[in-house]
Amino acid sequence: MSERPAEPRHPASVRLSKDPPRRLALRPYARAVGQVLKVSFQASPAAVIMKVAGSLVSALLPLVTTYFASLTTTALAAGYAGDPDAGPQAVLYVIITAALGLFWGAFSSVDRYIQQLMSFRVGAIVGDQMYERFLALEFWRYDDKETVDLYDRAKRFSDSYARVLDRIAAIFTQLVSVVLAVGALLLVSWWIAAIVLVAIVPSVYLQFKLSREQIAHWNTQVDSRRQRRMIETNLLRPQHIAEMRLYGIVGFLMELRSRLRDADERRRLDFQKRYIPKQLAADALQYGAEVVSLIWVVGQIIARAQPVGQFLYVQQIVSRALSTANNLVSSLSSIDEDLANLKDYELFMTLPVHSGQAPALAAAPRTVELRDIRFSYTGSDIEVIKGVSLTIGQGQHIAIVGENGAGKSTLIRILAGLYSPDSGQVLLDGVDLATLDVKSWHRHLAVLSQEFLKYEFATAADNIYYGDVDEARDDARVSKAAADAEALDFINKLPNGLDNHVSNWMEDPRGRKGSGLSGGQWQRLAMARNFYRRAAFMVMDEPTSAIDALAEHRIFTRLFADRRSTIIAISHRLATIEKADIVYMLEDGRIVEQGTHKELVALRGRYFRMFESQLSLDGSIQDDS
Ligand SMILES: Nc1ncnc2c1ncn2[C@@H]1O[C@H](COP(=O)(O)OP(=O)(O)OP(=O)(O)O)[C@@H](O)[C@H]1O
Repeated sequence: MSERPAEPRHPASVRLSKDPPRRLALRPYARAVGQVLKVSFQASPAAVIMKVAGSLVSALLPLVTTYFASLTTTALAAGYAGDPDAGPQAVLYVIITAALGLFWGAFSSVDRYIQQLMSFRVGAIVGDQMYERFLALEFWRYDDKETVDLYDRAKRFSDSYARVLDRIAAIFTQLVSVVLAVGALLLVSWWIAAIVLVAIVPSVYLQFKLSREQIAHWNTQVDSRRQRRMIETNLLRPQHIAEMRLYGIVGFLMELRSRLRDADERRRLDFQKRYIPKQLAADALQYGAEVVSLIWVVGQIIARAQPVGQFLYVQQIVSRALSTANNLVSSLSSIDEDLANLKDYELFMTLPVHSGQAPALAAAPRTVELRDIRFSYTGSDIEVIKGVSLTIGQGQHIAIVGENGAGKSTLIRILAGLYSPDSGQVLLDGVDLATLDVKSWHRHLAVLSQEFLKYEFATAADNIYYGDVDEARDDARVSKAAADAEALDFINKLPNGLDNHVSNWMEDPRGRKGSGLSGGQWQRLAMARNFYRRAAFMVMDEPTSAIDALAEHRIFTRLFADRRSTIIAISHRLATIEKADIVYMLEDGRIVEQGTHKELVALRGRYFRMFESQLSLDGSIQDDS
């Protein structure tokens, strides 16, 4: 399995249009509904069948109940007028109506349970698929704004997948209800059915337009909403409060957040306001249709052309037809958006991941060569790496130095196969990494990056063990790695030692609270994890930036004395750099100097100038310990 894209970084087949069409035509709409039903059926066939049956029952039952209620009214009127048979008939209809109610109550309980079951199963399946796809994407996509926007929309769909099914069921129920109601009115009078239909149309049209605008609005506000979310995340993280207070920026951020929120809301409310008069006109038309129908049926009853119960029947069915049609439109509108997101979900799920075809590395390579590497980040014209070549032999210890932004971390990511170079090659024993399964390369790599992970949910021991989870945890190895990273001392001082949780938000099953760690302690723990991995190639990107100089000195003296591992260290500290066999000085994406520390100092070039302040007059490192 390879993470590397075999094709260009923006393959046309998956290129994401900047402004994808958000409207679904009828055929894709039907296909989308079919897709939701298919996934749901796979998750639980019985539940889908029950859902369809439930929808039919939900549509039919109110009409049947209304029918019996109108019969009851007619029978009551007849009984009131002196018909002796009418009384028992009315009682029978009341009993039937009550039985229908009982059946409906029982059915609703079962339906609710099925809904929950379905939500759980479908939600779990779709959510898991989404995670797997997101985590397996080609690495450059995590820098790509279009991919991240697409992910946001797809995620909204996957989060609501179960709800979409409910909505489809509701739409089905409402559709059947409207058809049945209009059919029931046809039995009374064709023109009553006709005016009800005519009254429904404008309202349906308006609701659709409104929902289209809502979707369009949502999509134009993605950036401002993301900005707001980021601000809110900053504001609500307890770890960030101290810095925010000290900088006095809380009020400023709150204000920025309010401005973004208010602008967003104002635009939404504005177009909703524009719809109010039109909506009122559509509502008036509906009420007009209802009144005309009722006046007509009153006339018919007075003229004795229709039974008394017909009033209840017409009144109930007309108002039901109108309200269900309105509900149907709002359900269609909301699902319209969900199904538009389904398109994004499907597009997201087709983004390429590992090829799975490439051959694996048989063993750790003896040499790694970067040959004339050029690279620019996705969406940027600036070349960050400009023709870098270097070779690293087994057991060699190299250092990469350079100013901030010189391209050091980028180079490491290319070496690790996370990014593909635009041109040039990463050769492992002469074989191009692009043709290999990159996962098999990762097995021989231990990369400690600047943005290392803090597994705050886990214990100290597990934080170290997560360096190599292919085998069961080896506690002796954990302790050794912790000792090599100079982490064992502080871990032993924690109340529960290696089994202590390393966040004060966590508690173990016996109720013992975890302990928060300092920045340097976290970094030592991350380094221990890196050591635990026991990889042939160790890459350390500023591994000791938060570690005190003495500890750093001891760690690196030990590390560099061991020739079993190849070490690539990025550092700004001379104490680390001077131990390397060879130092590469990177400037603006190019290697500008290379050699041992001594050679580079003697050169009195860029390297010397960069570290001048850390060097004593004779070129040795000033003792800052
Ligand atoms: N994800 C990214 N997308 C676009 N540009 C990036 C990205 N990451 C880094 N860059 C740019 O690439 C250049 C090199 O960055 P890189 O992180 O490799 O530098 P560095 O030498 O490791 O710096 P530092 O010493 O600060 O860690 C910088 O100009 C940076 O702005």
